[in-house]
Amino acid sequence: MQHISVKAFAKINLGLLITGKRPDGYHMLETVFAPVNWYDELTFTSADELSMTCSNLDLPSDDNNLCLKAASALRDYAEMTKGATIRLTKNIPFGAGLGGGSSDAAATLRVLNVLWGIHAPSDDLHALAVKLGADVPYFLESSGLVFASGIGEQLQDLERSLPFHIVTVFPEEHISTVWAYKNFYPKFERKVPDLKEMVFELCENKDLTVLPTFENDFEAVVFDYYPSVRQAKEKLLEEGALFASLSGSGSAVFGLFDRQDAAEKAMQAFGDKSRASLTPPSFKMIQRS
Ligand SMILES: C[C@@](CO)(OP(=O)(O)O)[C@H](O)COP(=O)(O)OP(=O)(O)OC[C@H]1O[C@@H](n2ccc(N)nc2=O)[C@H](O)[C@@H]1O
Ligand SMILES: Nc1ncnc2c1ncn2[C@@H]1O[C@H](COP(=O)(O)OP(=O)(O)O)[C@@H](O)[C@H]1O
Repeated sequence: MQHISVKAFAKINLGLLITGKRPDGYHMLETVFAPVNWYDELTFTSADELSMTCSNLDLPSDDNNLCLKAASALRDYAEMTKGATIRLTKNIPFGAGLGGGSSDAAATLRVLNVLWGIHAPSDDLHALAVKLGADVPYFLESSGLVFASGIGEQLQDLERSLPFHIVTVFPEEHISTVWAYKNFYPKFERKVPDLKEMVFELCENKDLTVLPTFENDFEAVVFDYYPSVRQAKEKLLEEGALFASLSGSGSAVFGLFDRQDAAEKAMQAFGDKSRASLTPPSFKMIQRS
């Protein structure tokens, strides 16, 4: 009985600029994905049927779970009906803007593609990933700092890594991505800064003056409706973060620190460890099946 265990890491968005809306309702955006040291754990075991368990009972363990959606999409693609038992230990908060569900879906595609002996080419897996979620291709194909455009599926590896300690905090608010895209305040006329260039200046020259460029277009509406999220960002700055921002559509916020002791002190200021994570400089998603 084959058995594969992997980690599915979370991401933050360093800058998130929404530049337009497509006829199908999806929004065009420019963003930089960065992996953080917060991960779900998944175990896949060959079986006759396809099923899963999830440690977080607030999440579905049926076809509404992105793991089973990914597994079913792969079975349909390969026109086969092999089974597997998927065990998900959920550590990444959901509705947090951390991409946890998308990361789980990507891990499922990657592992079952091997476990079931399908060996689908990467372009085909990419097409399946995009249908599962705009963020899924990032987790499937990348391990580090990536510029994303389109709806978030067009990826360019920036071949750089952040020289900062990252403190990521979940302020106990579940925010729906759909709600955020429906209610954000559009700034489509804005001159869009070159996030790739800003990342180069930040990582290569440690030019901190570029940090205000990394705006998140969801922040204004999220802070209006969820004051606790604004307060979490302010607290990170009070604790000495060089920069702090909402991640994705929220509610998680992250702060960049140049010193480990300041980052660890900031972690402690947020109390309960299970709702915060510390990522070292130059972090990459290393777990690959
Ligand atoms: C906002 C971002 C930023 O990285 O991440 P999260 O905050 O969810 O982590 C992403 O754009 C979320 O990607 P993902 O969570 O995969 O979204 P999907 O499941 O594909 O889409 C959920 C819904 O969000 C809206 N959506 C999503 C992506 C996009 N570029 N434009 C959109 O308008 C659509 O209404 C869609 O039906
Ligand atoms: N395995 C999963 N992990 C997290 N969320 C899941 C999963 N399967 C389905 N979902 C649903 O997908 C939604 C988005 O999850 P997630 O990708 O974690 O969003 P976000 O990046 O906004 O936190 C959740 O609100 C949840 O209802």
